[in-house]
Amino acid sequence: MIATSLLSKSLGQQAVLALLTEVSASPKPGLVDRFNRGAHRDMDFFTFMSSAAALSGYFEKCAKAGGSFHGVDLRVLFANLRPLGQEAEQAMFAATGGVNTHKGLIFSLGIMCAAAAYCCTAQATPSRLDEQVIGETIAQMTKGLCASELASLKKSTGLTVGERLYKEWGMTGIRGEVEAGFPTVRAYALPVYRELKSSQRYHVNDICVQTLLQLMSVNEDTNVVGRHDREMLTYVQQYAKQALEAGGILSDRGVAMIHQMNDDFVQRNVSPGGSADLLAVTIMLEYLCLAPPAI
Ligand SMILES: CC(C)(COP(=O)(O)OP(=O)(O)OC[C@H]1O[C@@H](n2cnc3c(N)ncnc32)[C@H](O[C@H]2O[C@H](COP(=O)(O)OP(=O)(O)OP(=O)(O)O)[C@@H](O)[C@H]2O)[C@@H]1O)[C@@H](O)C(=O)NCCC(=O)NCCS
Ligand SMILES: Nc1ncnc2[nH]cnc12
Repeated sequence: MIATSLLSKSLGQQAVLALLTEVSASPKPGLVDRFNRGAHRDMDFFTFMSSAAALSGYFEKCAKAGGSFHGVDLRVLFANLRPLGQEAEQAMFAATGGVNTHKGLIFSLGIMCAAAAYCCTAQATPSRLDEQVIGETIAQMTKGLCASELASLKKSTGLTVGERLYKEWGMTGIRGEVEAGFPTVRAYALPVYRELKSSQRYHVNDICVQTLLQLMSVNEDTNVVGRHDREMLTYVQQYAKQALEAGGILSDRGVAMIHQMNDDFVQRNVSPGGSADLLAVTIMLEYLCLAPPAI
């Protein structure tokens, strides 16, 4: 069994690589990429570089927390991560001059690093690390999160986007996704990512963009609804489906459509930031399943 400090370092590095790979994948409609800043006025590719660098120590800390957890109730492990997450949010804002680049991923990938480290070192070590084991661990860590943070919400002012959208539409956003063990990633994104990768025909950039389109076609992205409404979410999902039907990044027509979609999203101020986050989660999960640090 691998030493906890080596394991944490390796998981932390992979989490940062997942962040960097996600933002580098291009073209991404409405999102920051190597070509442009999408529907964002306050950040660009280099803002994401600064943010990723500032977060490297945080992911390692989350992995350490997971690897050294010996309790029975995994919700305690999640509770231990929250102050680390708040500290990381401050580090992100300091590095980006107050811009929210990675708030969603501080949450999602922080939890995943802790869960993976826990699975690698827990007494009941599974014989192999797969998306089901990691998903179930995450679900146990965050059990009751939607009830405790959304359903029982009393305040009606000073709400975060996620809280407001739960009140208005019953959307559970990223909290619902983690509490169910990342079903959108496991059921929709991973199969596409894996199929394209195993064919050995496509560059990692194209695999990521195609996986993003798949995510955009199904994800209940509170980032889209937060700026607009549920009709806009349906619009984004349909547009992504059409781009996939045209072949996505794997065909000339699909590529032209992705560029059109970007122009359209910039004009309409649409950013599928939640799907971008889930792409990074997919990249991380695939790494964990393919090349687990040690088990
Ligand atoms: C629990 C928190 C995540 C609280 O979050 P909040 O109540 O704010 O909830 P949401 O808004 O629902 O989600 C937060 C971010 O999660 C991403 N996200 C949204 N929907 C999904 C989804 N369906 N699947 C996956 N991920 C999702 C999304 O992150 C992306 O958007 C961010 C940019 O957002 P923002 O700047 O607000 O939006 P803009 O429109 O760009 O703003 P303007 O330019 O218009 O001003 C970016 O980060 C993307 O990554 C959501 O933003 C959590 O924050 C929390 O509790 N924090 C405390 C510390 C903590 O516990 N950390 C975790 C430790 S494990
Ligand atoms: N590439 C990206 N552009 C905009 N928001 C994001 N949130 C996470 N990744 C993003």
